[in-house]
Amino acid sequence: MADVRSDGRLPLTIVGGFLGAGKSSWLRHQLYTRRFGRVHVLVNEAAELPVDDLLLGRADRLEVLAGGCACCTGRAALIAALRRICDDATGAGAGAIDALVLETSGLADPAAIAGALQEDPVLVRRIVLARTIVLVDAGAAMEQLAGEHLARRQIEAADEIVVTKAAGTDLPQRSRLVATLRLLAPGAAVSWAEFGVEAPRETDPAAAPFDLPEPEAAAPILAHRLDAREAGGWWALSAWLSALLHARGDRIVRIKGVITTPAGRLLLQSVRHHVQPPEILPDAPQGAGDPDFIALIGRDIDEQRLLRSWDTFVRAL
Ligand SMILES: Nc1nc2c(ncn2[C@@H]2O[C@H](COP(=O)(O)OP(=O)(O)OP(=O)(O)O)[C@@H](O)[C@H]2O)c(=O)[nH]1
Repeated sequence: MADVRSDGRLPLTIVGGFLGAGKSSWLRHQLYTRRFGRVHVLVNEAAELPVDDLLLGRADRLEVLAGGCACCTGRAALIAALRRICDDATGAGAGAIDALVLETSGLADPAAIAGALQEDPVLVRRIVLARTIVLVDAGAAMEQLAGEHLARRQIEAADEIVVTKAAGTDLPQRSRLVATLRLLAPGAAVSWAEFGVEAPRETDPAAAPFDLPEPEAAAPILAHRLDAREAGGWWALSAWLSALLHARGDRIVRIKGVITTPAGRLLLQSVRHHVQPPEILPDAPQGAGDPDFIALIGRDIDEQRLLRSWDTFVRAL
């Protein structure tokens, strides 16, 4: 990592990767091990209501930029936040942090963010891009790299690639994935991790990369929000979500939500077709309001139909 003391600029690490690749899970472990020292973490989420900040317990400072991707619609908010952090780092908060980490939304192109920082006349003198670390889901990578321009651009921007979720992949699949990653990002270091912990995997260096045809033109991936205060608990909700994924699983890339249950607040998630086991979250800070919601991220989703289906479900409870 670039040294903040070398020229007075704060080192920034960008943590990127496609929706659900494992960015927050990886970063949570790095914060636990204090890899970045005293750090200010910025979390950018495509959905209006953030979830990732709930998962990142150990940052010295943490703030969320929600509802706009930092590489495009949320760019101005990112620049403003970084300028403010820099002002604080040389003012009242001098000496409080050693580094910045930006966890991008899964829809961000890290190179566009790096470009925006370079073009900003203030930030270019106060922040240095230390590394771009890109997370890749081993099971989903082939489909994503074949079908999504964005997934390729994310890899191309990486100085370091961390492959997650390798359980269930075989040697040929892993080897071809690494060959593809090396083709797209020849200079990047590639490693393997499970929930942030290094987990080296065997690969064959002679393997050929995947075919990378020109991805077909596709509708943009958008975030939709459902109010889940009346969702009737985890079991009813998971039945509705399973039915939705069964009917529209090809269009839904990611679901994240927070539901209050008698057992506590539950984080529910799906990545592609897979509904993950729910996770118990820490209690909401006092005054944070009722947090129950679901963020549904996908393409070609008819929002009116989705809301009608949701209403019907909620009214039938
Ligand atoms: N098996 C396995 N599952 C993982 C790993 N990392 C993340 N997951 C699971 O994958 C899902 C998505 O993980 P996140 O860390 O939220 O992924 P993300 O990239 O931050 O997601 P977005 O911010 O929505 O793009 C969760 O259900 C995690 O439990 C990993 O290393 N191994």
